[in-house]
Amino acid sequence: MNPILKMTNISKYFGTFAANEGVDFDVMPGEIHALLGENGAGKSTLMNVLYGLYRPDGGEIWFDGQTRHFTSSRDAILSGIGMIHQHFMLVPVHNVLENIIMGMGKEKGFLIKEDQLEKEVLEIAARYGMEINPRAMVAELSVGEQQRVEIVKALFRGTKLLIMDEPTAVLTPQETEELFKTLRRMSDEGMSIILITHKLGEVMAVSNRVTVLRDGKVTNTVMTKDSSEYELTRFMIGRELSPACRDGRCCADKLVLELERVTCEGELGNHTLEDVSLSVCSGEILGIAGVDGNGQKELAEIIVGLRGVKSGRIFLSGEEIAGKSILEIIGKGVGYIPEDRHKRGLVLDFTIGENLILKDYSKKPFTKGGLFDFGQIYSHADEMIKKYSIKTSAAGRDSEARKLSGGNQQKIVVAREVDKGPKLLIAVQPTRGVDIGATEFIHKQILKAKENGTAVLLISTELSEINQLSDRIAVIYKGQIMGELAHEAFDESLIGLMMAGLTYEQAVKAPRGAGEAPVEGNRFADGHRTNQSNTLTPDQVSGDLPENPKEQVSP
Ligand SMILES: Nc1ncnc2c1ncn2[C@@H]1O[C@H](COP(=O)(O)OP(=O)(O)OP(=O)(O)O)[C@@H](O)[C@H]1O
Repeated sequence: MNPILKMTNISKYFGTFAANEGVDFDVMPGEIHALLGENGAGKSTLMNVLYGLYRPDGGEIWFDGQTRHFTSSRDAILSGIGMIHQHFMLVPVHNVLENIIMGMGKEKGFLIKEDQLEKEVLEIAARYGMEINPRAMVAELSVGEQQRVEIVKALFRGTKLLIMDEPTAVLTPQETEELFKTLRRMSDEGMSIILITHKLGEVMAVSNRVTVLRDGKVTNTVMTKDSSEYELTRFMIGRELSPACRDGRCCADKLVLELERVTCEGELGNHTLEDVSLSVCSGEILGIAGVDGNGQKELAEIIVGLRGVKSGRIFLSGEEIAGKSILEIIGKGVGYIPEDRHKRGLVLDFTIGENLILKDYSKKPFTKGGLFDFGQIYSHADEMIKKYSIKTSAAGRDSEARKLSGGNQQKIVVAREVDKGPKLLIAVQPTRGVDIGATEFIHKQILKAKENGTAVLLISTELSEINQLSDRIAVIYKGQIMGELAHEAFDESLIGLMMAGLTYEQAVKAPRGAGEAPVEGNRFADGHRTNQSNTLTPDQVSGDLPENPKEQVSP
């Protein structure tokens, strides 16, 4: 069978920007072909070229047996191409029939009676299983009904290829299901449909083939039945999607931190982190639980650039940062509360005021014309001392950091790292050695940062702290992430098993104490379940764990 549409080597530039470049795209008769891509991938541009709204800068369009050079959408419509935009093109003060026949008088003949046209319209609607009332005013119709009018209008015009731009964006799930039924019937009748969408579920549910665009170019065209949402995502964004996104807990545009299979070496050349993948979204706290010394320090250090990565990639808001210097990374909006506040967080001989500007001392307003502006430094210190309830010694803002209590030292670090509203906050043992009041205060600051949109990576050996603050919890053991669970599924003994080296799948099946049943695999509150059925013997749970914990029990 020959395609009904063949677009070859299409390019479209806006100035020097290539919205489409060398795009090949074809559609078969009776095919529902999904055009998939992230925002700005070039889907609408390609369809606007096809529909005669844009002239291509290069390439050829072949439709229904002929090479075409559409100069307007009217040209495209008369050749049998229809397009339904996200915003319908109906006139609300006219009725359905008037809207459908509008502009087609000449083609249909002026003298045809309205009754006859109404009959024709009703026949078309019935043929594709759509209910419409030709005499209803468009203004009174629901969005789903208006979309049906648009479809019938396209069919009435003799459309052979219908382009639908994000048709479900405005529909309820029930209306979406109805629409899909109609599209399937249209396809059964031999009509071709191009479905522009971002929604993978829809692609899988209704299309025969998918073409994926990325940055104006086609990355792949595949048969839907031979592909998967996972594979299409990779084609669409050029890499694997993080687990948080796969589980629908955040969308790609909220992703702040992503680690992709990161391995790093410790001082002795051993792998202190191995194959670590994780992600944190804006407004979310990912807690990393684990017994001290299992790679937590290294995890924080590779993100802020204090330690190199042996393999894998690290992204901050989509930009790769592995290999960049600490100054560059911090400058991109990363706050860092280090594990050892004396070594990395403070200069103990400096005053509170000086410690509060350690990262910004050379910038305005603290430095002007190469000289410190002490007025600004002092007023900033006074403000922070008040805002973060820092108890100074008698010297006030001029107190040396070493003369303050541990809790107040930590408040200086927290104030400096949180106050500017970082994009990402890495908090390592933020309340270690801190009294109960200061702990509560620091927790509040971390939660406030999250509420303001900061992505927080909280690394702590205190399970209660992890439980109290985190939206998701990942467990680290010997430099590997053993699994991840939602806060709603927090279970201390399950996490305890993972901290001892069991993967999540192993831990949920492990017998845990007399009379305690294994946990069913409810990893995420939204019902995401593990289907692994491996069970550990008591020996395996309490006995020595092998070197590579992930290979402990084969599924
Ligand atoms: N008229 C225009 N002038 C300048 N740039 C444009 C124009 N139309 C589109 N672009 C640019 O071309 C790129 C592709 O846009 P296009 O609308 O085709 O993407 P899309 O895949 O349809 O995105 P979305 O899913 O957000 O609708 C974008 O970067 C967009 O800003």
